[in-house]
Amino acid sequence: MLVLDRLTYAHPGQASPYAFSMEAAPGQITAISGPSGSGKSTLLDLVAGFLAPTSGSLTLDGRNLVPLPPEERPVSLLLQSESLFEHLSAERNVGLGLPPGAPDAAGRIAQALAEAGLKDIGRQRASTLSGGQKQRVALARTLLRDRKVLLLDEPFSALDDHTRTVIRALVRELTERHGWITILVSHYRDDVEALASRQYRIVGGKLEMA
Ligand SMILES: Nc1ncnc2c1ncn2[C@@H]1O[C@H](COP(=O)(O)OP(=O)(O)OP(=O)(O)O)[C@@H](O)[C@H]1O
Repeated sequence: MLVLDRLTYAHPGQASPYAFSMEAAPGQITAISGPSGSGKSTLLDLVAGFLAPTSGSLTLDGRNLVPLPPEERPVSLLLQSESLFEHLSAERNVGLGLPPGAPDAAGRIAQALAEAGLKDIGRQRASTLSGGQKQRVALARTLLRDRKVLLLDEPFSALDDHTRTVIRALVRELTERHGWITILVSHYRDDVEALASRQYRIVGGKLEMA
């Protein structure tokens, strides 16, 4: 379980701080909604470790994550338009999910590509891939990193309707199969309805069950 308990933060000049409390379970997608500027990205940044809370707690299965820098947190982040290295092949981009010198890198990359539905395009440059394929590459890289928590910030908004449905299904399948704790920030009602087991909304700087 990922548990936030009155995790508190104020941006410079912000009068009333955010105080986030929520729970997110493994194998499930937990959605966060709220109007523009309500603090959704701030919440993800606190979980990822890009912002340090002033008080409150953030634990994963009872382990305190607050002292850990972002690179040591068991957290992956997937954004709207994925930050792939465009000049590298799909498989090299996926391989960035492994530490240098990891055993059986080629086999593990091939397996991750297959699981993300990219078996035949491993050699293709990222710049030649469609938006949906790029999100699959990003998911394959996430698979190799094998971190427990997956943060999704508007991950489907650059995709056409059909691709969006397919990638959504893939995210749900991977979340369930790998027991990821997936947190989804999306403006799209459709995404939330299709995916979320639990929904929260940010109201007045706090999370409410939606
Ligand atoms: N570095 C910063 N310094 C000061 N204020 C900030 C900073 N980052 C964000 N804010 C403010 O904090 C509030 C919440 O921003 P945040 O990006 O978390 O909202 P959001 O819900 O993700 O919005 P959107 O849906 O538009 O992405 C906004 O009012 C924003 O202007």
